[in-house]
Amino acid sequence: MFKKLPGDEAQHLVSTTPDTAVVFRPAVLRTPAIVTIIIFTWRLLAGIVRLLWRHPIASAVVTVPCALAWLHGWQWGVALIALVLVGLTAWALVDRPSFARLLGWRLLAWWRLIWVYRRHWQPVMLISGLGRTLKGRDYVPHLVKVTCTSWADLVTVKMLTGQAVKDWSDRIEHLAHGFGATSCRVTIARSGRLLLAFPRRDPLATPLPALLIPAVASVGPVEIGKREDGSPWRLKVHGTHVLVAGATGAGKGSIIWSTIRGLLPAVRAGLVQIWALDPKLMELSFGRALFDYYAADPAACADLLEDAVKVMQERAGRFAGVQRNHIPTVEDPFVLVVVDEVAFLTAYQSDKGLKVRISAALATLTTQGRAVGVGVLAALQDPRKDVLSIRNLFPDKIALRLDESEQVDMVLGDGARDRGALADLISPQPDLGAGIAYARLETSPEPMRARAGYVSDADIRAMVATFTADTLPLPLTEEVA
Ligand SMILES: Nc1ncnc2c1ncn2[C@@H]1O[C@H](COP(=O)(O)OP(=O)(O)OP(=O)(O)O)[C@@H](O)[C@H]1O
Repeated sequence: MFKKLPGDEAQHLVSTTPDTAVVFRPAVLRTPAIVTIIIFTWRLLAGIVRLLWRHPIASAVVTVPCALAWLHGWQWGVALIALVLVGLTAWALVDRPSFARLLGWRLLAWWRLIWVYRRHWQPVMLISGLGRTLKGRDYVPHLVKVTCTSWADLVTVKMLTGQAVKDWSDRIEHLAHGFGATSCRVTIARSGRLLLAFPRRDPLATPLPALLIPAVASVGPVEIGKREDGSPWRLKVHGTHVLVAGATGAGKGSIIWSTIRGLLPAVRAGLVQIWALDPKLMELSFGRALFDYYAADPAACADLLEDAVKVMQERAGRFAGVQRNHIPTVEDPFVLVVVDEVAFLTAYQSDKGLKVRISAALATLTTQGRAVGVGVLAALQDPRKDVLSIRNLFPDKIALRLDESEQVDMVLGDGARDRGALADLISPQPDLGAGIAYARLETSPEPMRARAGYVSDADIRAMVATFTADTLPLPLTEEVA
């Protein structure tokens, strides 16, 4: 401040070329020392007040032991710290969930904010291209806050003015590796703000056994597995159509069988009928006795689908002008048409006549069936458009492990992979990756990661034995598992 600024040297510059740019000397204002002292004191006080206001607990943690040590001797300060540490350890040992909820995750979030995100923020933003250096000044997006859950860090970010969500979703790999995570998912928090999820560990890394058959007959949503955040994965089947795509061995069977398993009490109560199409003659034949209608060869599959269309049209005629939504009853149960490997019936079908009949029936069911209680749950391996031209007619889509990154958007819709649905990176090892899926539901554009429970052959056998032993419908509240 009291030093002569380098700008003063401008007066000594001598130029011999006539077109030299004009050199301006910045004006130097000599500030009285008292003004500088007042400004610095004001900034210090404002900083202390802001610190106390924003971080009262952290401030107390430092100031209280220091004050105690100052007033009564250092032994008192150390004793207080030891007492608090012992108390916190006891709390964590006795009631871990409440400790984690109220303190543990906050402490971890604070540590991760300082050690991981703030420390690497500027380089990661600039190198990934999300920040800019203009005229020697760095403009980087604002790191608003970090919160921790049991499996991920959730980082709230204020985008730079003029940035788009796509700028961020195009750089999820830079962000993930820059902050030491395996992946990053981008969601919109509100206008101009994003929520970035960086998983710290994979809560879906261990296979999930088949879930208990529900005690109560319900048409759904059916609990079929676990979501990444630990909450149950409930799949809606009534009032929608679901497409499940996955490479061979990705675990399509676990989604189909978990859904059937969850619906069994409702099947026994007469509220649901399952019509199964099994062109591969492998997956569904095992539990044939559970289905109201079963077809395997293509001609029988075409008949089944056309019968489902007839049910749909008959109901549409009856419901017209009376009710707009279907309520499952014993007279008008929800009909779930389950198709394993739908491409066998469409793209790979050599009989042109059958192919046309099947495609027409599937298109009719998926466009008009849901309002009258006919739903389709279809699985397929190859999601290319020419393999299943009607894939956009399924409101809800699930992508298990896929072979190529382009297939992710084919199944889940445009931009799903950029938002973090990395279905092509799911492990091909069955114990690590089978049954793991990204689901994109009609109600939410954000892909959700989850793992379906694995329904083994023994489980299917037990389901068949239990549900075929007694043909009487179960009362709605009877315990069956
Ligand atoms: N949810 C799951 N959790 C753990 N392992 C699973 C799960 N689902 C399937 N697996 C394992 O992966 C193997 C293949 O599963 P599945 O047959 O269901 O795959 P798929 O996608 O139907 O394959 P395909 O198209 O060849 O029939 C199973 O034998 C099992 O070992």
